[in-house]
Amino acid sequence: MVGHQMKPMKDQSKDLAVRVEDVSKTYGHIWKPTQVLHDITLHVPRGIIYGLLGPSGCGKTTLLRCIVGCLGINQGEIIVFGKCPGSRGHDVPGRSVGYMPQENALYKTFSISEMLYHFGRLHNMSRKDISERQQFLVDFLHLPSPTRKVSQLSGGQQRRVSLACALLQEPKLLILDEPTVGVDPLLREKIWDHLIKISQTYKTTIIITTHYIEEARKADRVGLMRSGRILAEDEPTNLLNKYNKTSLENVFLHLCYNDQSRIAEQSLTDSRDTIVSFSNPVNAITQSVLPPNILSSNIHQNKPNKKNHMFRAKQILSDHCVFPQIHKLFALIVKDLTIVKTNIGFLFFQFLIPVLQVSLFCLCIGRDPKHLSMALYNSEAINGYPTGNYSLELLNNINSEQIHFDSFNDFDKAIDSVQQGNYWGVATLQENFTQAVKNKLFGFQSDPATLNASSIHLYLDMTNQQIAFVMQSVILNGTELFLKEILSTSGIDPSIVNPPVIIEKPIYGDVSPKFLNFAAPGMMLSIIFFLAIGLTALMFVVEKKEGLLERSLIAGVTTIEIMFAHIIVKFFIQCIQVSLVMVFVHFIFEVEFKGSLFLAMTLIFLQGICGMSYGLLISSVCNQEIEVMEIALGSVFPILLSSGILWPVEGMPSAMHFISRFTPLTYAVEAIRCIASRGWTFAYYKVWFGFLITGAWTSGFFIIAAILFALRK
Ligand SMILES: Nc1ncnc2c1ncn2[C@@H]1O[C@H](COP(=O)(O)OP(=O)(O)OP(=O)(O)O)[C@@H](O)[C@H]1O
Repeated sequence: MVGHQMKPMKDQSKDLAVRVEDVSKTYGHIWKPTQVLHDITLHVPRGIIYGLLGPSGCGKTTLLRCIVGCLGINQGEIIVFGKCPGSRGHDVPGRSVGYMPQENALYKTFSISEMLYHFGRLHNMSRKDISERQQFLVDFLHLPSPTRKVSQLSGGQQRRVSLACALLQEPKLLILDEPTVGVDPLLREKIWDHLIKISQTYKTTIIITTHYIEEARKADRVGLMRSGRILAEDEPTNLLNKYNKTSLENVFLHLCYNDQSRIAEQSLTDSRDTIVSFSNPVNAITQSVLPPNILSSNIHQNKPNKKNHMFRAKQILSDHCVFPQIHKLFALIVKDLTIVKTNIGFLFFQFLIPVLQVSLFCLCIGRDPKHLSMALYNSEAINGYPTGNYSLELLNNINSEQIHFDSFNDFDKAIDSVQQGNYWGVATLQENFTQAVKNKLFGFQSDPATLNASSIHLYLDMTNQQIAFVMQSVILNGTELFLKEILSTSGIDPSIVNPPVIIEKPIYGDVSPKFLNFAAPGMMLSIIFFLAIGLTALMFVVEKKEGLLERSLIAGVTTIEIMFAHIIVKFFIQCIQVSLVMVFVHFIFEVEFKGSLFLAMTLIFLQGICGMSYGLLISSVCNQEIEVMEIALGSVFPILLSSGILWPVEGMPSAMHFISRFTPLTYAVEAIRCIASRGWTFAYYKVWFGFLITGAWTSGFFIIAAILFALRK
């Protein structure tokens, strides 16, 4: 391999901007790896233009992303300006590197100026410096007015804005992935002239990939890549002379032919070796079954690579133990606010959605069913009240707003109408109802016939538990009132019909508790929690997909800084959301809050932060919006149902009751209920424990997400 032949002496390596030694990179899982880079070795001296050439899919972008510290490597070593990229205190990733990815990686709703200011602030440039550089770059790259939105630019113009972002801070190392695609030939010429000028004047090191092999003649050095390997690395003229060709295109073709023959020869030798090594079955199976790329990756994985593992572990630690830097936080906050500003409609939507959800919940859930239709077969009325009209008195005591009776003269027809689904049940009263009631109450008769005739008989459709329960309790209440009325008109103390239970003034709550008071506080928590998940996870995944997250990370931002900025911006949005939700639930729908509103709102707010951390965790494992949606939506019902928001956890089977403790909402729901209905404060265990568990879930999600972000590099 060329790189090996050119291994620099120790003193030379100080002059190298980038040193890549025996680097291998594998994508995919450990059980299904795909090796993309094979023992790559390349050396880029300071202040030169290095052209990395090769066909699509040969691994150029992967190599560049490894050099800027955005991707971890499986084997070998990468040194940029004397240090491993990503090591503590190093400016790569950071201000020292300007990276232009293959995709444009621009915020589409931003103007050119907003885009440049964002990167300028990330690199801690002063407003004046950014303005001056903007002026120069707009002229130099023939950009339209800086106030133009990125979304209104052509593809070529967007690429030039992307190049301007990479050039902005005048970095020591410029890494440009196909910067001249779709650029006018004259401008391409001008860009190359500028690159040559900055490499010579400011000793800027430039690594550039391009599809136009011939334009790489202007590079000081080129590396020709194929299938994840470097075929040759030298100055363009040396390569032309060495292979006696007139163009780099032909040199590359020649090297590809040689490489092809070498691979064919290699596989022939391998198959001979397979026959020879039949005496060693393990070796034979390993070499013949596994494809060459996996084989070679396994070989590398078997090599001891302690240094690399140690470095990765250190890198993860150093990345996430760094205190957020103010200028980066500021840049990210301004960026997030600009996104909000450019999409004001969406901001209103964010305020409207929780209000709408909570209002619908309060309107639709927890109220008693009304206007229930029942059939009535009142034999006493049909027969002209032969014994009086107690039946009429009884019916008058049944709440007519809740139950509406339709009279039937035929019992069978009444039953049939229930069977047809027209009524929720039939109430029947016998012909001698009044007399039987009198005999029971005043004659103290308790024979079965008297008891039967003095009762209202109900034949109910019990398929709807809530409606059946309401019908029974309304009729029971009406009957009790009716009896008390008769007794008091006869001078008897009506309390004689009370059951022998006296419910004293409740210690907490009301004599007739409302379901809404039980469910609404938990619902407020869950609405804010789930909204935060969706918005955070989607934002991160969209940024990841469009290359914006990677670009920010290469500009030296850490995931912690991105998350902090997100939380700070969302803090204000969430404060408004929580306040609106509280106004609607407490003041408009009159859900009871006996304790501190501030404490309840703080807990809801913290649940929002917990939702954001969970969203961050989802985005650390997802690459597509659809995956986010599936996980976020898939989490809603399990969390909602198992956390006791809609039904007490005490009603669950014991195994489920145990599992329910492990949702991020369960203890918080318990705590907010204690605040709302019992008026408890932090002095009570259940309240502070709810806050504590919310904090623990938030930190847990956050830490796991940060580790996954780092590991998935
Ligand atoms: N995240 C990934 N997971 C799995 N495979 C990947 C991933 N990214 C790239 N690859 C694969 O790695 C190989 C090298 O891709 P890479 O983007 O580095 O090539 P490239 O030389 O830059 O190509 P192009 O010029 O078309 O961008 C390709 O086969 C690609 O399919």
